[in-house]
Amino acid sequence: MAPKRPASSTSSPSSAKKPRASTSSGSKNARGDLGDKATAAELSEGQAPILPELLDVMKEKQVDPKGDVIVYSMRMKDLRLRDSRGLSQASALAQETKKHLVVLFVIAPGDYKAHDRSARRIDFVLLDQRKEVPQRIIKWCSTIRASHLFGNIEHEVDELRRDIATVKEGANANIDVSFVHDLCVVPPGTIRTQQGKPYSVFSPWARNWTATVKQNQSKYLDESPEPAANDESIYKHDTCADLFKTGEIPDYVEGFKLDEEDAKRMQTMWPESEKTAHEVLDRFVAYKTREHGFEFEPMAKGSEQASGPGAKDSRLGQYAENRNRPDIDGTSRLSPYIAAGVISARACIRMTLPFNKGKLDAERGSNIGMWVQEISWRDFYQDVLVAWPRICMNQFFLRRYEAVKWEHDEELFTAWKEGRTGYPLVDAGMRQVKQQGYMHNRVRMNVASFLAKHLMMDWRHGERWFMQNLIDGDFAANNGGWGWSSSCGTDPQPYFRIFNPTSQSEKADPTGDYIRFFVPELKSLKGKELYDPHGKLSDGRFRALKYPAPIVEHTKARARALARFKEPGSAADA
Ligand SMILES: Cc1cc2nc3c(=O)[nH]c(=O)nc-3n(C[C@H](O)[C@H](O)[C@H](O)COP(=O)(O)OP(=O)(O)OC[C@H]3O[C@@H](n4cnc5c(N)ncnc54)[C@H](O)[C@@H]3O)c2cc1C
Repeated sequence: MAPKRPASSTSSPSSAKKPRASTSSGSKNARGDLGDKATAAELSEGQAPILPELLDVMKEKQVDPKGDVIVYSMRMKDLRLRDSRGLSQASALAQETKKHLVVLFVIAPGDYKAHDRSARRIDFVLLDQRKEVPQRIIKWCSTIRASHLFGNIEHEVDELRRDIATVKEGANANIDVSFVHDLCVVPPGTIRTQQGKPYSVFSPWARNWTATVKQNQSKYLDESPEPAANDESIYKHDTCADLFKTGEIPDYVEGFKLDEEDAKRMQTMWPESEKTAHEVLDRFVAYKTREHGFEFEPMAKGSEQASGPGAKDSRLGQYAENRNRPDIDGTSRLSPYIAAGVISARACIRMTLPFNKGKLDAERGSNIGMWVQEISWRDFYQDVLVAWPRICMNQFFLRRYEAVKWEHDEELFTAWKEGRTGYPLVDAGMRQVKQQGYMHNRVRMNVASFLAKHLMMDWRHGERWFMQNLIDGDFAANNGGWGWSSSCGTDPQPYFRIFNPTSQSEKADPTGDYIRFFVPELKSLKGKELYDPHGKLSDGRFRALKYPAPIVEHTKARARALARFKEPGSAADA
């Protein structure tokens, strides 16, 4: 899951008895393998973190800015006006110095391509354009006579390098460039072990994160003031006035146009705007769970008000019980809004404070605490990305599994992508992502595990497919989720725990509504027949469904995965 663990799986055989030290030197366990521990070499390998370099360049820059405009650079991850640290600082300075505030949004198709990892080999032309971004931004800032440029920090390697270059370019042009922490509740790099090292295991990290936020709740959770409006004189300002005449927003970015039907479906399913994001949050907090939640867009009518916000009969009040059930709307469905920064993670956590006398509850024992902890997973994966930038470069976190013998069969991969594997839960999930750009967390874990362990396909193919199809695609969360499910990432599911897609469907979708909705071929089936149609139906009845037979047999696939993961790089071919 990425990391949402059902109560029963929090203590895996290896984690229950002994703590999983993050500094293991690579000693073998009773099975004769390294289990899920990262070795000292895996923890120390790779490039040094780049974020400190950005922070240093900002500290060392020398500028005496003369311009009379402040620019705020809004990124793909912070599309909002409320509660943005960078925008707030930019606005405060504009008010204090009586300058105008202008928001800049750069459309950079090259960046988007690189992000969804569909273009590992970006052609030289695109690369050149990407490299030019800092110069072009600063040139534009000079044209409008900016004194300062603000933005929120993004943690991917290319983005950090871009921002380092922008600070330097800015200094050359006498523009003061500042990027500030905003994306996470606690800035990456803050939560460190007593030895000052990053954590690669979630539980101790989460304890430290909770204590850190509790110690200084106001610093981490308070809302940033909203930006103030410019005064009327901006319409007459010699460099800013023209901005109001030319501001046409394109309908789509070249190379990323959705077909009409898909665009319409996405707009209905996930209405945009900050107001909507806050309403989705309110509904999660103050409304009851609907049955068949998967077929409703988050804002659809049909849910009843709970007895009060955060009450026991609200979705939030039942989160711990319902969060692993894709057949009901037990989770918030806020991920598209959080991933695009339409609402801040801080705001989501802040909303829970009144239900715990104004204090943070991040304990797994309560519904609210469990939800807050899920949000903290997002911080964890950003922290991991900052500490080990190599994961951004297409590398495994657990390097030893790069040597696993992976298969690549285009036909099987296509069956997985199209939801034709013959395993109903996997197929329902893959069809959900095609239709809705979203998939329930438990199902994400299952389809990811199926690709990596049942099909033995390099998980990075699935990671890329997710980024190309998810509306909430976020590099760190997605990479973390794939790392967990494939057993190749930070704090992963131990490789020897392999989901059985049939028993998983029974647990995750006890009503069968989720499968029947997304796999209509099976809509007449109930009980065991629904979860295992090939195994439980007669040949004739199965053929009549026109549903595929399983593309791999579970027991054999499981044995093959165990053999290959146990001795990565060996000729094991069970
Ligand atoms: C293979 C795989 C890929 C994933 N890819 C993404 C992705 O690209 N983008 C993404 O936002 N999440 C991803 N997740 C995490 C998780 O599945 C989604 O965040 C969740 O399903 C969103 O639904 P929700 O908003 O109803 O979640 P809720 O349960 O209501 O959680 C609230 C918020 O907490 C955050 N969150 C919850 N769980 C996680 C997690 N495990 N890791 C990081 N953040 C989390 C999300 O922002 C989410 O919106 C992935 C998980 C897996 C297993």
